[in-house]
Amino acid sequence: MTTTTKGLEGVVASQSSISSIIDDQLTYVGYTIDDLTENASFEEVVYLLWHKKLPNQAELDGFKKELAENMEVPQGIIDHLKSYDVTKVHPMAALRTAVSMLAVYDDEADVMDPEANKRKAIRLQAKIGTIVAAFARIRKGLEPVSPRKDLSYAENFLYMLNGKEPNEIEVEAIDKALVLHADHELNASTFTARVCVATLSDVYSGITAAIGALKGPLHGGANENVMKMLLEIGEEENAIPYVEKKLANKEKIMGMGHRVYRKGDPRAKHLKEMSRQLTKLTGQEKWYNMSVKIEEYIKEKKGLPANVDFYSASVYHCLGIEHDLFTPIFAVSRTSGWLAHILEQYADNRLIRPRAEYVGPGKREFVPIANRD
Ligand SMILES: CC(=O)SCCNC(=O)CCNC(=O)[C@H](O)C(C)(C)COP(=O)(O)OP(=O)(O)OC[C@H]1O[C@@H](n2cnc3c(N)ncnc32)[C@H](O)[C@@H]1OP(=O)(O)O
Ligand SMILES: O=C([O-])CC(=O)C(=O)O
Repeated sequence: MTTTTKGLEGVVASQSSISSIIDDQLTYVGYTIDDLTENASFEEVVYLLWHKKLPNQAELDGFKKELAENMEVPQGIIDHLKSYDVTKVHPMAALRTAVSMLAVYDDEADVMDPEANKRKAIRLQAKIGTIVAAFARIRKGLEPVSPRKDLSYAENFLYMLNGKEPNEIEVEAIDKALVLHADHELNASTFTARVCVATLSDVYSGITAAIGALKGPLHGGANENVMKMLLEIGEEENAIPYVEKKLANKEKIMGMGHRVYRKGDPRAKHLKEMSRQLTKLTGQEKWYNMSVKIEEYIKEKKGLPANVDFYSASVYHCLGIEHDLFTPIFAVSRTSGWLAHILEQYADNRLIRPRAEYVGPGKREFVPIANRD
């Protein structure tokens, strides 16, 4: 058998025409992340990922209308979220369960034709933000807020989360963050989604599996841990001694390093600038200053760049978002990429089933239980 590559590093496991990372440049269907972040809304980007073209105005209006009409979440799911001991449940666990439950309320859940799968993609993308916002309110003892048909995806999310219309700065920040997190080639959660649906399992199973993979701290879960680290550091002057100690203990610095990027993650600079502006605006410059110190130190000592999770932490913190909602917000955005990959996988499917190199004991004689040590 051929040699194994730990963590599949460098292995090209699939073809895709959704996003690409070449020479540390990220593009969605050919458009650079820089262009899209500066110029496109999240809805335009979702349309791009699913249709492989940017929408014209009529197409965008129609797409936004479809999303807005599908945002309500079945009452049974809201009631289920209300039944938890919310002090013990992480929002990613609640989200994973609620997305799995959506299948139970969808008559087309197991219908495998391409048009039905596109309809499910719309329904899922529309509802995922509503679920995150609903759980955030329920655990505070508040009633969920119904989505509004006249608001954009980012506006609606913040409106449902906070129960009041967001201001322009908040909307712009969340919309950009959603654009930046939407897709990223064959990252761990997207690969998980593709492996799942390549068995011809349903869209809901694929997204549920992907949420599970995103939750881990080596992947999407890093953003919550970055904020935890910044809070532990507390003040700017503690930043370097803190990371020195972590490195001496062979611990990882959350939000730093990447499997693919060597020089830098092209999304990080946008989040860094957003963090600079938002921390200044809210009088919380210390989080930005501390982050810059850590970034520069890790770059110099370990040659590792900041990834997308590093500056998103201080951005969301300045928007007043609870820290354990950072990864669910990542999931809300990445659902668009997962769905694009799921549809691409169905369109030209083959079961994904690699091999393992066996390194266990050689052939052994069976010993009856009475004779075992
Ligand atoms: C959206 C995303 O998923 S972006 C990634 C989010 N995850 C994080 O921020 C968690 C922190 N980062 C990491 O754990 C890693 O850099 C990963 C998981 C992103 C990439 O992992 P891999 O490509 O497998 O790199 P691996 O973990 O093998 O690290 C290679 C070397 O760099 C070191 N290293 C990598 N990341 C870090 C880090 N964040 N802090 C300190 N050292 C690190 C490792 O200790 C290892 O050193 P060694 O060769 O001396 O043993
Ligand atoms: O690509 C990866 O390995 C992780 C990542 O940055 C992402 O999923 O956005």
